[in-house]
Amino acid sequence: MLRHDSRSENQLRNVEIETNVMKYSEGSVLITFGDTKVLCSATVEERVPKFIRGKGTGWIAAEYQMLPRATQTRNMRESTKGKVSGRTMEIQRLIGRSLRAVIDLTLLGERSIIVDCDVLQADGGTRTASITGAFVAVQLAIQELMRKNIIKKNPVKDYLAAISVGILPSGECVLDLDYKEDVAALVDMNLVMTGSGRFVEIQGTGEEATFSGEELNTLLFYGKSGIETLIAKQKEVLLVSKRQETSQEKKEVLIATRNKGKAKEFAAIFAEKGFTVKTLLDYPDLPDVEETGKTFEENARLKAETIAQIVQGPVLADDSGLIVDALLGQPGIYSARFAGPNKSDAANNAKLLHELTGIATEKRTARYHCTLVLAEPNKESLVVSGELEGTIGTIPQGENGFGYDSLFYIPSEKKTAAELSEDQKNRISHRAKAIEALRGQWKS
Ligand SMILES: O=c1nc[nH]c2c1ncn2[C@H]1C[C@H](O)[C@@H](COP(=O)(O)OP(=O)(O)OP(=O)(O)O)O1
Ligand SMILES: [Mg+2]
Repeated sequence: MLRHDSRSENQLRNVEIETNVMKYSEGSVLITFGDTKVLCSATVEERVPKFIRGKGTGWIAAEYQMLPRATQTRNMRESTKGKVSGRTMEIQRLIGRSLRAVIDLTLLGERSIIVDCDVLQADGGTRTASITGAFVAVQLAIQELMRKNIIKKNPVKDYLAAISVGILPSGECVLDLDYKEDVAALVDMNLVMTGSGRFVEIQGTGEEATFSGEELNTLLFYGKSGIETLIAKQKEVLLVSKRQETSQEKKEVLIATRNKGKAKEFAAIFAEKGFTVKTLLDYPDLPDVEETGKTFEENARLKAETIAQIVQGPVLADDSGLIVDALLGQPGIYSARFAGPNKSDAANNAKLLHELTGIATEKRTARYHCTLVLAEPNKESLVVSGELEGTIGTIPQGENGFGYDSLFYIPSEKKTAAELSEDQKNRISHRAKAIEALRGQWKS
């Protein structure tokens, strides 16, 4: 076994970031890396240190401290000793410097954010955990300032996280050393990096040992991948905490779609019911969910349940498509990817016309299908669907709508879906019918 806790060489410890854990701080975070636990609290003060006063720019500083029993034996508090150690001083300056690298101090205005990083339990990597947690605490404090309209523009230029890497006595390069590994390590390195993959600081030392350029590259590579994971985690928790605040204030539904046409229809239909609609287009940090299901329901479930689990709130997803009888139900769940993975309405329509070449009008019957899944964490999902009957035309007609609308002729309206006004389509569409079915079941 390579590592005493059976991690692989490039595996982080279990990382948790709990937000808003303190009542009075503008932003607070409890960050955990295995047995290392750091409490980070960000305070906003309407003043700046003397040396920048009157310049209109802000300041960010950090303090770092270990609780007496953060370690195996009790360490006297530095306040009792009456002296801040060199190590503490160095670490708190590193934290402050790192945060200032990604925050535009002029946009902060003449105010300070002070981050207190208190190590509750130390099992290696406390300074890097402090930086990773402090960044989230500062972001939360800034979100608060923006919500209160105290600052207009977000001063956060990039994400920021830190991690340790090192070389074990076995010669193996590893990511995220715990204390046991750290004391034995031949080489010990702390990396601070941004979301765009740039370095803020590299602290690397051979402990009575040396390391090669090749080993350095491996360490940087492991560190970079660890930091990417940490930043994805930061994005996730920040998004959840932001959504919890906004959804408390407003009636808002999150729809797990990136399709602009759908988004517009949902917004119009839900507006009548007093809801605002947000989609994945509003949250670019949320992942793309692969549609690996074999039915509309499976795909809609995948989209809704994956995103609901991440945002820890209710999420609606739509999986829809065109079912053409002469094509034995195709394109069906593959409607968006009918002409290939690069999703283009024009290419899909061209392919549909091509496949139907020579098929007589009365044999060109089709229907739009929509399955909606409403998912909430730890609840059974609601599943509803709706359909709209039509036939496939031979030339595109109409400018409205999206997808296959200009080829989808609706006999009852004597128009294609693209010739209907937005309102008309939203009254009769498969999507509208599904939403109507949902309404009866959805208590909110
Ligand atoms: O009212 C409609 N009018 C025209 N075309 C429509 C409609 N409703 C679905 N369709 C077509 C478009 C797309 O080719 C496929 C949906 O595929 P589907 O995977 O559900 O959506 P998508 O990938 O575009 O967005 P997302 O998965 O992010 O919701 O069916
Ligand atoms: Mg899709």
